[in-house]
Amino acid sequence: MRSSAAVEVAGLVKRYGSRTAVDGLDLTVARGTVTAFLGPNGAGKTTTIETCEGYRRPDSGTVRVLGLDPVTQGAELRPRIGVMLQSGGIYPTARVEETLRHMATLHAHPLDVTALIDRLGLGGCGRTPYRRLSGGQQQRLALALALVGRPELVFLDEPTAGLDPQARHATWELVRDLRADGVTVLLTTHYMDEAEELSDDVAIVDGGKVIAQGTPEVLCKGGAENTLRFSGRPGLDLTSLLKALPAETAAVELSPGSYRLTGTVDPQLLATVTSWCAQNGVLPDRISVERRTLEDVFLELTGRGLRA
Ligand SMILES: Nc1ncnc2c1ncn2[C@@H]1O[C@H](COP(=O)(O)OP(=O)(O)OP(=O)(O)O)[C@@H](O)[C@H]1O
Repeated sequence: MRSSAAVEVAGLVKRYGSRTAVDGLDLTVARGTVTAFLGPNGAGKTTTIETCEGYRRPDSGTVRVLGLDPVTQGAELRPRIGVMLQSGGIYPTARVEETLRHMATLHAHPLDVTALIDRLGLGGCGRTPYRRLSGGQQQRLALALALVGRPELVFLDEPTAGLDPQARHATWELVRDLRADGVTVLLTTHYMDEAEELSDDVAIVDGGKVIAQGTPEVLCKGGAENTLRFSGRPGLDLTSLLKALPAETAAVELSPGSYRLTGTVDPQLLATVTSWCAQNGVLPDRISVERRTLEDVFLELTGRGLRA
């Protein structure tokens, strides 16, 4: 039976000597979706991805990629996946176009190499050796190598790290096109806006475990309070305002004339606040509604301390 998931990881454990890098991790990636794998430095993302790619053998747990075991069925799996590593894997003296053409020969139905080079903005450096490329160009070549074989599933490890804004947006476009073509994408990133922008699903990993998974919308909403801020004259009677609002709403004057309400901020609450202001002769010079971002959620779940 064809598994509906592109990646299924259950109870994965991976140790390096006495250090447990992945500690009972569960992850499911649905076919045809873009999933962002987020976590602080050292959380175990790369180790998990490399295990899915067949580069590392699990100490325990199961990993299935496109229904296959990456260790024992690697030969069958490899032509069907694309892999973009964080670094390495490319000969320093090999030229851009020859590297890509060589990779293309390893696949049955590769993409058109010239078109791919143009698409990734590498047209001007087809004959440049890898080691002479800028960091951003090296990243784009690594991405091209992951895609040239028309994979069903691609693993992108920090695909836009160090890219300039133009190259970053071009990469985002490419990821969207992959999804439109039904390709499954599992990417790691430290850019929360990238995860929010691109992904159908987000998995947050910390200490070698997935500690939250869901769509960006659901993760940002989950039990969350929203915030409404407004500025008006100092010393407003917040007790009177709160009487007009749902019971769970909280209000505080952060500094003279600067107010913050937290609770379920919906259109009704906004209307009630503005109508209370009208009744009390208050003209707010600023009123804004803030929702939690993925970065807020990420920091709430993983803390603000630096990782070793
Ligand atoms: N080859 C290795 N030998 C020993 N320890 C390793 C090795 N690779 C990773 N580790 C350790 O395993 C843990 C998980 O590392 P991993 O690279 O999987 O994390 P990551 O989430 O990808 O981090 P980053 O965001 O910094 O890339 C870290 O503590 C790291 O130091």
